[in-house]
Amino acid sequence: MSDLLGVAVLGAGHMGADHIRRLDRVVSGARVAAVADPDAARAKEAVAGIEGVAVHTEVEAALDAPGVEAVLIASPGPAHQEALLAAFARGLPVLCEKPMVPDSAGALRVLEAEARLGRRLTQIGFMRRYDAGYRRLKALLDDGRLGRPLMLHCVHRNVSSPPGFTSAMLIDSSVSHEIDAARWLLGQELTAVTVRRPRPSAGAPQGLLDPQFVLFETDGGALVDVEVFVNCGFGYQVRCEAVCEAGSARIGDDQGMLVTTRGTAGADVPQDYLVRFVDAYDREVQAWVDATRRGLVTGPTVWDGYAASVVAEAGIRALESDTRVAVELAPRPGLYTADGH
Ligand SMILES: NC(=O)c1ccc[n+]([C@@H]2O[C@H](COP(=O)([O-])OP(=O)(O)OC[C@H]3O[C@@H](n4cnc5c(N)ncnc54)[C@H](O)[C@@H]3O)[C@@H](O)[C@H]2O)c1
Ligand SMILES: O[C@H]1[C@H](O)[C@@H](O)[C@H](O)[C@@H](O)[C@H]1O
Repeated sequence: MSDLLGVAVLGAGHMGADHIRRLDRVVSGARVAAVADPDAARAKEAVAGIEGVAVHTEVEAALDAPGVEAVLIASPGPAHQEALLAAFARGLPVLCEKPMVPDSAGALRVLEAEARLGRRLTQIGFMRRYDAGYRRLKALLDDGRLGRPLMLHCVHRNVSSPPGFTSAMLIDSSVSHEIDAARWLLGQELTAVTVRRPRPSAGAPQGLLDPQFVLFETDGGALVDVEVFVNCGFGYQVRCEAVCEAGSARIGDDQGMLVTTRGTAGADVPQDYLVRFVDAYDREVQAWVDATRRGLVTGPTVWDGYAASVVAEAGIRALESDTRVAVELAPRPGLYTADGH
């Protein structure tokens, strides 16, 4: 391996361009070696000022570009399956943005493909596991001081949804974060989903069922509720409160600096995830680079990505049928039993 890990970034949109900046200027030990995006102008803009980057419109050409030793997938969810399988075929380590693969059949194909390789190559981009608040909550729940967790109350609000965002994507794109966070925080699998919703907000695009209230049951007897509201208009807010037998703990209320002037007191509210989770993304990508350079794979696994896809798909069926839908996971391959949670 060369001094700096050569990374091919697939997709140079909002997230891809931010990861390109991060690889170039924030994390140590890596460099952007190639970029693939069917929108060549967007890719060129994302790498402007960075030397030695091969820009391609085809994924395979970027993966085969000189100096590419690892892949960061930041294309839209439906393109991830093909990209993951192409990376596996080349034995390249991967950081794949969430959702790993939105549909469960495709997610199972990826799970089976990596299990067939017999070694893990992939970290899934569930960056909340790298957020300071979530890590403190996880440590507190794990040390047992608060007793058995009974409920998680979660809030996930975006200022506005991007064009083309569907009612199903509130679950498989947005709530996928809470699905992973709940599995990780509790160390439990989610077993059933119910979705209720109020009359859609007047601020939501025509036809979008926004907000939604999603309720998960777990195999440890806990309940997890998520208010997801992706066109709230007023701020990017992500909160999680754990209610346990001997206490509760809540994260996501940090206000930063409180400014009082002329009879009012207030603080800035982040307007998007790139601001709210900047430290988490930085730590996530640094952890991936560090592990990859040592020949290791750490963090959320393909099993976690697969489980999130199955749970989200059950949630979409629950939304569409207005019924409680059970989650059916395939058997967990041995490759993922050691440190899946
Ligand atoms: N972790 C997070 O908090 C977070 C935040 C935002 C987005 N995401 C995820 O990142 C991914 C990208 O989202 P985004 O908001 O950047 O989308 P985007 O639409 O802004 O950008 C996607 C880019 O991928 C390109 N593209 C399309 N098909 C491609 C293909 N087959 N190969 C390579 N590039 C292709 C598009 O031209 C576009 O430039 C999604 O999986 C999304 O869920 C994660
Ligand atoms: O793709 C984005 C991203 O995952 C954000 O973290 C989330 O807040 C949005 O709701 C989702 O659409």
